[in-house]
Amino acid sequence: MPLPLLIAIDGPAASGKGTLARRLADYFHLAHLDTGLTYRAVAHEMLRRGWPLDDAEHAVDAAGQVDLTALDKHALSAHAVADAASKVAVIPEVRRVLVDKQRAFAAQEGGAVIDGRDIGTVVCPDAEVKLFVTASAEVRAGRRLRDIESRGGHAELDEILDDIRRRDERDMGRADSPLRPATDAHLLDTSEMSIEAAFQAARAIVDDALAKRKQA
Ligand SMILES: Nc1ncnc2c1ncn2[C@@H]1O[C@H](COP(=O)(O)OP(=O)(O)OP(=O)(O)O)[C@@H](O)[C@H]1O
Ligand SMILES: Nc1ccn([C@@H]2O[C@H](COP(=O)(O)O)[C@@H](O)[C@H]2O)c(=O)n1
Repeated sequence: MPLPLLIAIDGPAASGKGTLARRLADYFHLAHLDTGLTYRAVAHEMLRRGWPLDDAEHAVDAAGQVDLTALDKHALSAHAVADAASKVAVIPEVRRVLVDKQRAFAAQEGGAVIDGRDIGTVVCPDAEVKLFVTASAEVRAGRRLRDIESRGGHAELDEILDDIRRRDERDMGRADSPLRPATDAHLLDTSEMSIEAAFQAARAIVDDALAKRKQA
């Protein structure tokens, strides 16, 4: 029987939060939701239809159509979709529709690991464990480049770095639900950490929370 445990993970693009979320979900037998995919799904639909990314009415309609059980990570992985996602994500009405769906996922029996930009601050402010995963923009750009090259693609490091910085600015600077650590989040800077080291550090934080639960 999975533990009824809610873990919120936030952080900037390519910080490794998704990798960590998947590892934790697997280890603690929890469901996992990558909320970035929900914004990407809205952006993908807007691009497909040729609608301007600041068209709030159509964006809200597209958000209403998002089905959490049918998010196709591969189909939503394009660079242009990620950039467009950060533009539709500034529309408050879009956020409201998606946050409702994300909260319904979080409320499932057995608990969940949810990653994104506003999980610990807005979507699940009562999560038992909150992690804020960071790494320097240079390290993140290097990781993203290796990602692309491992799939046979080609990209320029400078362009990826510019893109990451632009997206960071947009995500941290928007008025509604900006990217920032919750006051009770554990900060995890993975710049100098391997994936395994980051996982072990996060696991120790969750184990600690579970031990405190037993003492209470
Ligand atoms: N600690 C780490 N050390 C080295 N590489 C890592 C580490 N964590 C993640 N990675 C790699 O960095 C890349 C980006 O990681 P991941 O997709 O988990 O980031 P993310 O924060 O979820 O990104 P996004 O916001 O774009 O969804 C992946 O190729 C992943 O394997
Ligand atoms: N909770 C979230 C999750 C994502 N976003 C926006 O979507 C963009 C794409 O997210 P990825 O995690 O897939 O890179 C991201 O840049 C954010 O603008 C969000 O606002 N809130």
